[in-house]
Amino acid sequence: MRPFDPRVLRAVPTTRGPVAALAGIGVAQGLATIGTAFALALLVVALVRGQDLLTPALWTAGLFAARALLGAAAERVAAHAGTLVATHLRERLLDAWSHRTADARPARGRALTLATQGTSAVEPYIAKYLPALVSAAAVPPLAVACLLVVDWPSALVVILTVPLLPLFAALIGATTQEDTDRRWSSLRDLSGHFLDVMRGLPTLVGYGRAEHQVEIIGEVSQRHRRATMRTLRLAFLSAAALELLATISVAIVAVLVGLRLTSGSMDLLVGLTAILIAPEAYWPIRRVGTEFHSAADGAVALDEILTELDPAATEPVAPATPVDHGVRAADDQDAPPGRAPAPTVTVTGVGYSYPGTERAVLEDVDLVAGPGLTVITGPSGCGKTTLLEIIAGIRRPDRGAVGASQVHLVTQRPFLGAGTLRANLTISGPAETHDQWRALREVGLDGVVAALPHGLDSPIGDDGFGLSAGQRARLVLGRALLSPAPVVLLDEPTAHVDPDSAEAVGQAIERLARRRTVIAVSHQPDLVARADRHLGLGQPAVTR
Ligand SMILES: Nc1ncnc2c1ncn2[C@@H]1O[C@H](COP(=O)(O)OP(=O)(O)OP(=O)(O)O)[C@@H](O)[C@H]1O
Repeated sequence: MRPFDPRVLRAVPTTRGPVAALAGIGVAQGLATIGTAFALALLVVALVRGQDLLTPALWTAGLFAARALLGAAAERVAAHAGTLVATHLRERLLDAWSHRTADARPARGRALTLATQGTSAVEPYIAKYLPALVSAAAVPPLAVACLLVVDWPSALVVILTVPLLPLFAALIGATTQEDTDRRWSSLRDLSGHFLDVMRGLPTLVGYGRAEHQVEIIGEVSQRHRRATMRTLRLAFLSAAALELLATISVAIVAVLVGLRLTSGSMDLLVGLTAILIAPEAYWPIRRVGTEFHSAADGAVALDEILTELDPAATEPVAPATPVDHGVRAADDQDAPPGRAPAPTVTVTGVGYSYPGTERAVLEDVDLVAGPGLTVITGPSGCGKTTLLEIIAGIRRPDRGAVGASQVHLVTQRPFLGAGTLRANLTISGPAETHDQWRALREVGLDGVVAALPHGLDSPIGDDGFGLSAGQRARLVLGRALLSPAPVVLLDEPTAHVDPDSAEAVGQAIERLARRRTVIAVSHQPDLVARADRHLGLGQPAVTR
């Protein structure tokens, strides 16, 4: 782990202001602390010698107040900077992943950990560790410079002993690195596993295997707990070691000052000032050691996040033939009468294997689809979903070329978030209320929604909770109608719906296909019967 990763300032430029402010406050705090040492020494000497107390007392009180104000300002700026960086990194990650093909994205568990705990773990790194680092860089040199002026033998002791602290901290840090990496990877395992279990919970309950998962999650959690305890033990031990070293060093300064005071070779004011300034050379470095452990996770996470955001490291390799996913003007839907509209999707000689696998899922696939309904059929696992994802630009083919206009993909598990029906309908962009009702009418859902007390503003739960499978299928079709994309890809649009709903969904798809290029993957003979074109994967395309 590097003490400071400057990439964060480049990746999140908004951090520069708060970090510069923190550096400024850190230096001001150092100056105020050293000033307090002088003022306190003057106050004590004035008290001992029966001199005027007012001026040194006012200076002491003023400097303490300034330190308190600077401390509060540092806390506020640090908290603001931490939240700012975590939010920006989260946004940048999601933005980067949304512009990448599925093959170039990290595994789901890793993505989840990075975007949630990872970005949150960066907060203490920015809010606590960085300010400590700035103080450690600024205050000890200031303290040593003052000591050199006030009492050079004390300065010599500090100069000889202070380097031991960062040396010890670095040695302990090197041991912690492996533990932190282990802890971070156990957290990633835990998140990924928990996500998989949550997604598969209905199936696990159905097969009576949910209880078994409790044991597995318990075991993974225990692994994470043990790794956390090991890190905590190291953190306490290293804090104690640094504390001991600093205390012994300050004690040496105090003993030397005490000896000179008793022999009368030193003035009380000089001796007191030296004793009060000496600890200021050690505590900022001790604080770095303490904050290092709470920020270690953040530093590992930051490293992974910044590597993930580095375009040079993660840019997917360009395919042999570029894929065109640009929108063509009006998509030939305004072609002059009598002239057949040009195809809006062309797939030529496409081949694809999943990364890390030998088997070609798709080999030499051709498809030409224009406005109307094209249905793709084929046995399970023959690559229908993969082909839709390639047309949608989510995956890049290894061979061949794809030409497709802007597409709207409805996956087998379309996203329906907790919120209103309106919010779910207009997810691809704002739409007038009358257009939303028209879309609902076309998919045969207007009656159901009109009967709800809040109409379009009725709430639904996560994953469309509160709607039947058929209603969910029709709602996502309504959403496709409202999208401006001229090509709509539907993956098993009638799966999990009863025959009546399948009929309604089939009619809605037929209406949609009158104005768009619709490519649907389906096993339903009813939908195949409605198709203008049919592609049996592995068989030649048939045009009716
Ligand atoms: N992420 C992945 N990594 C590796 N192999 C995968 C991945 N996703 C799918 N596959 C494999 O690719 C093949 C094609 O999968 P795909 O989902 O495209 O099939 P499909 O024809 O849509 O199947 P179904 O009709 O059952 O939905 C399958 O053998 C599948 O196991």
